[in-house]
Formats: sequence, C-alpha cells, structure tokens
Amino acid sequence: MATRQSLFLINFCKQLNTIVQDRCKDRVISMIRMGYSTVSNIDQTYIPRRTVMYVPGHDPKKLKKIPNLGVDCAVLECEDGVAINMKVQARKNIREALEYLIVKNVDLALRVNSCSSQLMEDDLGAIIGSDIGEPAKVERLPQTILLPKLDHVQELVTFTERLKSVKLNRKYCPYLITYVESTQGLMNMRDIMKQAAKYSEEGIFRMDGVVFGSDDFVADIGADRTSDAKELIYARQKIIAIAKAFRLQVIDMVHVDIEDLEGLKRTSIEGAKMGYTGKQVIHPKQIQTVQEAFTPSPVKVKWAHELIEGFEQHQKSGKGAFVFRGQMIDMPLLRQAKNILRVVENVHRPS
Ligand SMILES: CC(=O)SCCNC(=O)CCNC(=O)[C@H](O)C(C)(C)COP(=O)(O)OP(=O)(O)OC[C@H]1O[C@@H](n2cnc3c(N)ncnc32)[C@H](O)[C@@H]1OP(=O)(O)O
Ligand SMILES: CC(=O)C(=O)O
Ligand SMILES: [Mg+2]
Repeated sequence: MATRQSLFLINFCKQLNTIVQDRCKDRVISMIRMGYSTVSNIDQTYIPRRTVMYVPGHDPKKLKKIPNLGVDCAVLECEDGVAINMKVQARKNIREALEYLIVKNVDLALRVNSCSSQLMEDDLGAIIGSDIGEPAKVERLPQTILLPKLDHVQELVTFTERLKSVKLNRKYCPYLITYVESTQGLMNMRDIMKQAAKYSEEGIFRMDGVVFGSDDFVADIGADRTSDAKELIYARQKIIAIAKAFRLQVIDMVHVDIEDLEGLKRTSIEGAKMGYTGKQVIHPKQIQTVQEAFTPSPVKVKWAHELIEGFEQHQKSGKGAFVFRGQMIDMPLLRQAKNILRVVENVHRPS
C-alpha cells in the first residue's frame, strides 16, 4: 500500500509532467506565431539550387541555351540584367521561352523587377497573367519566382496581392525566393519572413529561400568592394542565421569577375562552409566551379554515412555521445551528417 509520502510524490510527478508538457506546447505555439517553422528541413521537399544562373530575358539566344547549361536553377531575368527599354521585349521572350523550353531537373525561375520600381506588376501581368494573350497552363509557368530588393513587409503584401490577381483561378503555387539587398531589407528581414510564412500557410506561394544581393548591398552601405568581402561579413552571416531559423535555403553573392575562376572557387567554398546552400552565377564559365563547391565530396559523404551508422549503434547500447575518428559525436554532428546526405540524395535524384 502506498504511503502518504509516496502518494504525494506520484501526484507531484504527474503535475510536473503536465507543466513541462504545457510549457513545451506554449513554446511550440509561440514559435509558430513568431513565424518560425517547427518542421525540420530534413523532412521537406528539397529543390536543389546549388547554381542559380541569370539568363537575361531580352536575349533569346541565351534563353535557348538553358536546357544544356547544367545548372540547378535558371533565372529568366527581367530585373537589372535587362535595360529599361528592353523590359517589354524581355517579358515577351520569357513567355515564349516558357512554352518552348523543355528542361529536366532544372528549377525554371523568374526574377521580376522590384516592387519599388513599379515594374513588378507588369512583369507578373505579362508572364503569369493574360496581359499578352491567353494565360498559360500551370505546367508552363515558372516553378519559382524571385523577388528582388525586398525592403519592407508592405512590398511583400503588394507583390502577394498582384500574384493572387494574375493567378486567374489556376492552381498555381510557385516557390518564392526573396532578396536582401539593403540595410532596410536586412533590418526588416525577420518581419518579412514572418509574413511570408503566413502567406505560405495560406497556400499563395511556398517561401523557399533568400538571396544575398551583395552588389546592391555594397552600394547601399557605401562600401568599397574588396576581394575577401570583409565589408560584407556581417550581412552575409546575418542573412544565413535568419533564413535558417525559418528553414529556408540561402543563396550567396555573385562573383562579377568572370575571368577570376580562382577567386570564384575560394568564395564558393567559403560560402558553402558558412552555410549557404548555393550561389548566383552570371556566365557559363562559372557553373562547374560553383556546382562542385556546393556538392559534398565523396569523402564527406562517406563520413556522414559512417557517422550515422555509428550513432545508431551507440544509441542502441545507451550512449548519447561517442568518439568517431577522434571526434566527440553527439546529436549536433548527427544533424550535420544528415544535412550532407540530404543534399546528395536530392542532387542525384532520378529525373
Ligand atoms: C548583380 C546582378 O544583379 S547579377 C544579375 C543580372 N545580370 C545578368 O543577368 C547578366 C548575366 N550574364 C550575361 O548576360 C552575360 O554573361 C554577359 C553579358 C555578362 C556576357 O555575355 P557575352 O558577351 O555573350 O559573353 P561570352 O561571349 O563570353 O559568352 C560565351 C557564350 O556563353 C553564352 N552566355 C554568356 N552568358 C550567358 C548567360 N547568362 N546565360 C546563357 N548563356 C550565356 C553566350 O551567349 C555565348 O554563347 P555562344 O558561344 O554560343 O555565342
Ligand atoms: C544579384 C544582385 O541582384 C545583386 O548582387 O545586387
Ligand atoms: Mg541586385
């Protein structure tokens, strides 16, 4: 028979358990309210974007090359790669390209102009909507939309309203990737991501990544661009931290010196080590270097497989931490290993 003390102890434990569960539930709810995703990115569909390559919309010769470029993501460019007096032509070319381009394992994306330029509405109207003829079928629309120079939450609201109106009742839910290109954009990034998470839950688009628009950012802060990008380190890291808190991909800066393949390799490897998942590319010469830097090496893949195997064995024998190749391994290293395999499994997926 239970004594008074043991009954008290059982009761106390039950209450403690309820409090802990409630606290945990409250934390999860408040995280969701803050816009943070509780879904591990390991469980989500992953569209690889190691190379994100701009192909200017005014140049049909370049657009036709897309299926043979070997990039993960080809950006049908309407923004700064297209002169003001060529915007209308670029929209027409892009509409046509979406009809004739047959691609496999390429994320066909559209970079519209920024909301502040007041050209975004016409880009969406012409390419997604019916401004230049019959609206295209969903399969012929860009899988992803890139929204540059996103400085304020209100601009995301404006973009979203326009996107809703050009959908014309089709079941079109593109991935969305936004840009941080100014101090305002950096400061407001968290609020913008919260709003984007809300729209994603409503099924308007699927927020999937953030791009660091470093050239515009340099201009915004009045810095001098150096080869080691020291002047960008704070922004470059902060963008990763916020994007990852929302379980988003994060795409690193453009290397504008096309001939400097050494520098490209160095900054690509650096970006990958910092946590970027891909990098912007402007010329075919840059593709291979960037693709390699963002693909885990066979040595790293072997390490990840063996670590996971070792982890599972040690868990079974009741050990949380153990030594593997001279390193202490516990849960964070397991997550790192899983991140590596997730990239590899997705980039080598069958078409
Ligand atoms: C900071 C930012 O906002 S970056 C994003 C905006 N910028 C852009 O969109 C620019 C993208 N890049 C380009 O337009 C081009 O690479 C340029 C204009 C810089 C140079 O273009 P070109 O003078 O044609 O370069 P080049 O002669 O070396 O090109 C070699 C071949 O690659 C092709 N090529 C070059 N760049 C691209 C590209 N971006 N997409 C597809 N094909 C390309 C050329 O058409 C050419 O093909 P060919 O041999 O069959 O004639
Ligand atoms: C890519 C881009 O838009 C920038 O660096 O400003
Ligand atoms: Mg820019």
